[in-house]
Amino acid sequence: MAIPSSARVIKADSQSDIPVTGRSVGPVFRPVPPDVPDAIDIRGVTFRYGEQVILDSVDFQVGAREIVGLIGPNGGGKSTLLKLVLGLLKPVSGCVQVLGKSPSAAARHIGYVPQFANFVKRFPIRVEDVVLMGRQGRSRHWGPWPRADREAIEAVLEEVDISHLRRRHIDALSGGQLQRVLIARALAAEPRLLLLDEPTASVDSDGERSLFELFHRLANRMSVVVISHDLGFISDYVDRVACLNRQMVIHDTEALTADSIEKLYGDHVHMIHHHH
Ligand SMILES: Nc1ncnc2c1ncn2[C@@H]1O[C@H](COP(=O)(O)OP(=O)(O)OP(=O)(O)O)[C@@H](O)[C@H]1O
Repeated sequence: MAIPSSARVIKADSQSDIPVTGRSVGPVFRPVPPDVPDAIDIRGVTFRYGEQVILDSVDFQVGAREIVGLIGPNGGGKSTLLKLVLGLLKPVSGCVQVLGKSPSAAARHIGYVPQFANFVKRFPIRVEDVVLMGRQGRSRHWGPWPRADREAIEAVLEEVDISHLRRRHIDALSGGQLQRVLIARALAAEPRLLLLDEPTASVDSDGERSLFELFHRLANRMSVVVISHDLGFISDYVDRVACLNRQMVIHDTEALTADSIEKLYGDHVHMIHHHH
């Protein structure tokens, strides 16, 4: 079923009677001009690897300056969905639009933080040089980075709270610190859409809370999609939770509380096993 792009909150029928008991973080003020297109508009998308159907008629919209949590079991298709948004994969059928354009046309406005495990940490490079790599698509130059780019990353290093690590080699960082460096690299590109693939996988719970607070703040100026296995945190900081297990079900997070999450998904909020 196609979902109109104006529908920001779509409740799964089985979840629509979950009681609303409030969120720990209030809604942020995010005025969006009426003519701004959805950051992501996916309609009727089916994707296969060979014969294996990974996404089956998926509809998914993310509005301008909306923050959406993407959850689901291992192998449910979350990373695949992000790769379709990035234009790295093409659907077998259906349509993917990003910021009102094709994914490839919108690519320079997308910030992507890949799964931490895929990052080669032993590369001999300093934090600030990794973050400067995020400027690559915005700036053409030979030799040393222009002053404008160096200045642009100052604010980002500060925002992500890693200014003090700028000269450190990345192989001397903790997992949580490196995660922040990768987020800073994505932000250095000044994206309008930020995609984060399990950005809190390698951080402790204090670090996780502070990262989700950052994502929540970032949604004041960009759209954010964050993959996580931790429903407990997600529900405090996002507008909606999208659950992907080959098909998509969307929850209104105002209706999700720790209790309702437990009722829906069991005690193991880190391990989500459910079938639509
Ligand atoms: N390049 C590939 N070729 C073939 N199959 C693939 C490829 N990449 C992923 N898959 C399969 O597609 C399915 C979905 O993978 P995907 O990485 O999108 O899941 P996910 O929801 O992100 O999982 P996780 O939570 O474990 O990261 C899995 O069964 C995976 O094995």
